[in-house]
Amino acid sequence: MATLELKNIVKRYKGQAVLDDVTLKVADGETVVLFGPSGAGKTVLLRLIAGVVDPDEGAILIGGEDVTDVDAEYRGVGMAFQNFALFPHMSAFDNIATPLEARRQAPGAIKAGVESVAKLLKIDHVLSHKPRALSNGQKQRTALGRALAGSPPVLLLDDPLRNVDAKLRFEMRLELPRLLDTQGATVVYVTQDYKEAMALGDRIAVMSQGRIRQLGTPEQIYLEPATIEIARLFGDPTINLLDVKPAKDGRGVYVGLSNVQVHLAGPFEQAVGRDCVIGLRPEALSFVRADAPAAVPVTVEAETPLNEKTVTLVRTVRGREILVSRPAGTPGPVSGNAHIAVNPKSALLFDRATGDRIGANKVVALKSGEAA
Ligand SMILES: Nc1ncnc2c1ncn2[C@@H]1O[C@H](COP(=O)(O)OP(=O)(O)OP(=O)(O)O)[C@@H](O)[C@H]1O
Repeated sequence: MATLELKNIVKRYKGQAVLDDVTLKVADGETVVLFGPSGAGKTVLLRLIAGVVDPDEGAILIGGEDVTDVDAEYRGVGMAFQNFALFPHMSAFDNIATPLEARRQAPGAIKAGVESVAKLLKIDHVLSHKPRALSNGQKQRTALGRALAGSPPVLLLDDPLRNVDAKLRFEMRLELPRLLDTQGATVVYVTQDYKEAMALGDRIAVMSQGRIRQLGTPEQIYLEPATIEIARLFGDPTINLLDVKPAKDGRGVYVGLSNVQVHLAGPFEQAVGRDCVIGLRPEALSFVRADAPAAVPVTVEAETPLNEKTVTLVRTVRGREILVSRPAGTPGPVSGNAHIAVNPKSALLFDRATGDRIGANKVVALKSGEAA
């Protein structure tokens, strides 16, 4: 087991910074997910930690030791990358066994080690196959198995479920955290799937354009996104975002929805009179009776099931579209006129010009991704 520390990492290609002052501390045994759009710099960061790419500036420490200039094979880092990198002439079994053989383990221990990871990854039936006879998903799981079998102190996983079909992906999302926990490894895991990020990460580092934009637990990122961009990346259906100009009366700060004054609970004083965007998660809205306090009149446009939820598209009096979700099977309006209420504690306000969340706590909105 080992801690991992990245200090002010800069990486440039052709003079262009693809990693721009990235600082991150991963605790011993912790899983940090790097999440963000394509081109954000996630893979380059992983390759830097692995030692296959050198940074232009900054330092990498593993277990407190500076390994910036240490060769990849001496860093104690195991990795599974998107492009599989399996040995083509070797069976899946032999591929997974390579780290165990390198450590000259007894044949019995190698067999037991390979079979236990293979069983978990559901590739135990194809262990005798060469990579060319494996599906992409099986190849990817073989590469993952090889990384896991070596029980390295630091494990780097680059989107290991990308080619895995939806059903297996769902199962693995549930099983992988347990497996990573039992391994005790310090894990950096790259994904573009927010559900995977939330299921697997002790913390999530949200990256874009070479920087860590927010670092926090899945709950912090979901409930207190630092920017509009991050709020949009998490959640299905996505968050409702509406232009508002908050005002204030004796009861506090409010916004107008369908000409109803909806009071918000939050540190929103500085938003008064400013051009803002209100962020309302579909599950923070509910259907209520017309005489409920601050009931917002809407017209129901359409309703659709989504996994375990029912999602309703409604339109405000001024024609703005809003998605409301509720647990599947619970009653709700099907068509016509209805009223919705906003959970005042769940409303998020963003500055429209900068996209930054108003009242954002510095712990979750650190510019360089320094652990708080
Ligand atoms: N060897 C290289 N030479 C030049 N540019 C590179 C090289 N490797 C990566 N880049 C650039 O660095 C940026 C970050 O790429 P990276 O692969 O890390 O993104 P990513 O976040 O992992 O995206 P994805 O999720 O699609 O894999 C991209 O703009 C990419 O074009």
